[in-house]
Amino acid sequence: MMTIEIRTVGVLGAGQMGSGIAQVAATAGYTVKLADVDLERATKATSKIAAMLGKLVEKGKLTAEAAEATAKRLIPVAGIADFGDCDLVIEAATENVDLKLKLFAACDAAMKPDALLASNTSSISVTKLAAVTKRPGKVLGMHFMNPVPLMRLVEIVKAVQTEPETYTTIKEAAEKMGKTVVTSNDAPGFLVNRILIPMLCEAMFAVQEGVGTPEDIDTGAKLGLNPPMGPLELADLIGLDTVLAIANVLYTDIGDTKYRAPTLLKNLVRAGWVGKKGGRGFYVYDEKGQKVPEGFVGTITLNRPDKLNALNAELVGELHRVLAEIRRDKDLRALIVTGAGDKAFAAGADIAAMSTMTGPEAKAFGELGHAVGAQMETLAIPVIAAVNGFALGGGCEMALACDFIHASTKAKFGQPEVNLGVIPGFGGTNRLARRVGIGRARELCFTGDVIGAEEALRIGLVNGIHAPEELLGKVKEIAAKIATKGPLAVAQAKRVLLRGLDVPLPTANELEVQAFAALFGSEDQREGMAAFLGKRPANFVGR
Ligand SMILES: CCCCCCCC/C=C\C/C=C/C(=O)SCCNC(=O)CCNC(=O)[C@H](O)C(C)(C)COP(=O)(O)OP(=O)(O)OC[C@H]1O[C@@H](n2cnc3c(N)ncnc32)[C@H](O)[C@@H]1OP(=O)(O)O
Repeated sequence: MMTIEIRTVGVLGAGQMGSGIAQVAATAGYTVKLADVDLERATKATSKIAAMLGKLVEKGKLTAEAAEATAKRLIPVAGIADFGDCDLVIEAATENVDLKLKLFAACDAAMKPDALLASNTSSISVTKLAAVTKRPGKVLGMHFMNPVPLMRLVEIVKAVQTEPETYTTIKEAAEKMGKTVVTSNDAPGFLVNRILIPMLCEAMFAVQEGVGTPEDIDTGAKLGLNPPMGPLELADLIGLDTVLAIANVLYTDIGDTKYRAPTLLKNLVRAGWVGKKGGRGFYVYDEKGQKVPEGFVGTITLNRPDKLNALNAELVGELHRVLAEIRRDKDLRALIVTGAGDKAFAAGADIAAMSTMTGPEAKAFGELGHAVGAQMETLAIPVIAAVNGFALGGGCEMALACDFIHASTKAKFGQPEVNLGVIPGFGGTNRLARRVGIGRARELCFTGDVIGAEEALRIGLVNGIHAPEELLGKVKEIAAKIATKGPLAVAQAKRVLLRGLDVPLPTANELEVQAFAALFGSEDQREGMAAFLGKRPANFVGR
């Protein structure tokens, strides 16, 4: 029997797997036609692949010429009807048997008679897929691993009907794409998922039965067994809906209860918590897919909106108590301070309360304010001010005691105490000078001028400004990002940056080198560096 020479490859499905397959096929020199539900999605995916190739050029892993030539070989197409001249079509649609059967029949009708048809299915019977086509001998499974450009394996699955020439041609094509091939007969889960899915489910049963936390299970597996990621992290990456679908295939087709899916997995999928792609599974993920340690970001809201969150002794005393509690909380990794309502962060110390104060009372009030500022500055975790409106007088000073400030576009800052015949009493003079420079601090303190967000950004008082409705979300994103870093390292960076401000540079540098050295030998230092070298995200524990 004649074997076809593969020159043009069609890829059906421009999601993560399909895009990865298209990338490796084009890199191997094949002309690739990429299709999805419409041309727009296919075009978007091709641009993404081109961007990915650009990154490889930046990293020196691909020459600019090779990247350009590869990108040129990638052609987005409107749909299956464009696969007429393809020598091989690889279907990489959602893992749904009815959908794949429909797509297989449609591909079969559109393709030339001698072309080969493969499915990237991870669990569905390839024999069943082959049976809906008029070319069953030219069908097989070509199961790539995720992420396709990085993972070396392709599992080739022989359907009962697959002809030997089909197998040989596809094996050669996979090898040309830089992959190592293992061969499986068509049995539930094939080779890889037959082993993997029960292992992932076992980790989930352990969570379900309260044997250990997801973090401990993943850390135990990683450090004890040496895979690059823990089973629950991996399940989140694969997609819990996919894991459940494969577990169900194994259970139904093999009929052994050892393959049943844990109730916990079913419930997470029912809740829509399908893992990384959905933002939540066993872990929580931010928009960039970075793991966000849950419960690690705290928020303090100054809650006296009818008085624009003006700071009276009661509110400042409460702050002092809450910050002392936060200091004892070993789980928190970042803290956000913001104001209730849409008008103010804090419009200053409470003028009504201050109006009758004697000198000693004002001193005690100022000292309480300074104690709160010192608490915020010396917390081991970063404190971020989300300034949503007026931050005047004591309000501006409170924001300055935070590690940095982000503000809404309608925020207003100022030290207007001179209008009241007093001066800032909670660090407004000195912290402001350190933040924006002595000249600007003098002008603000002497004139009592109130400045808008743009000006605050220009002079470096705030790090970023955002639309009012986006402010808190943006600040939470920043806090969540910090929460994924090594907590010991962040704490040392905060300490050194603060202390270094008040000592000569050589002493500051000495502080830095001591802190740098002190981090070596910590679990986090070992984990961070091992994660980099292992090309995986780090999982820091703060020890
Ligand atoms: C961890 C921090 C601890 C800090 C502890 C501080 C101790 C340090 C001691 C001293 C240093 C600090 C000194 C100061 O902060 S002095 C105060 C500086 N601030 C101001 O001067 C601003 C005063 N407010 C205004 O100018 C305006 O309210 C405005 C421009 C901000 C907004 O104007 P508008 O939109 O017209 O709103 P209202 O004026 O109607 O305000 C609504 C409501 O809120 C009351 N209010 C506003 N600010 C204060 C305030 N600072 N103290 C008390 N009450 C305030 C205002 O009176 C209104 O109340 P209502 O009439 O009963 O409705």
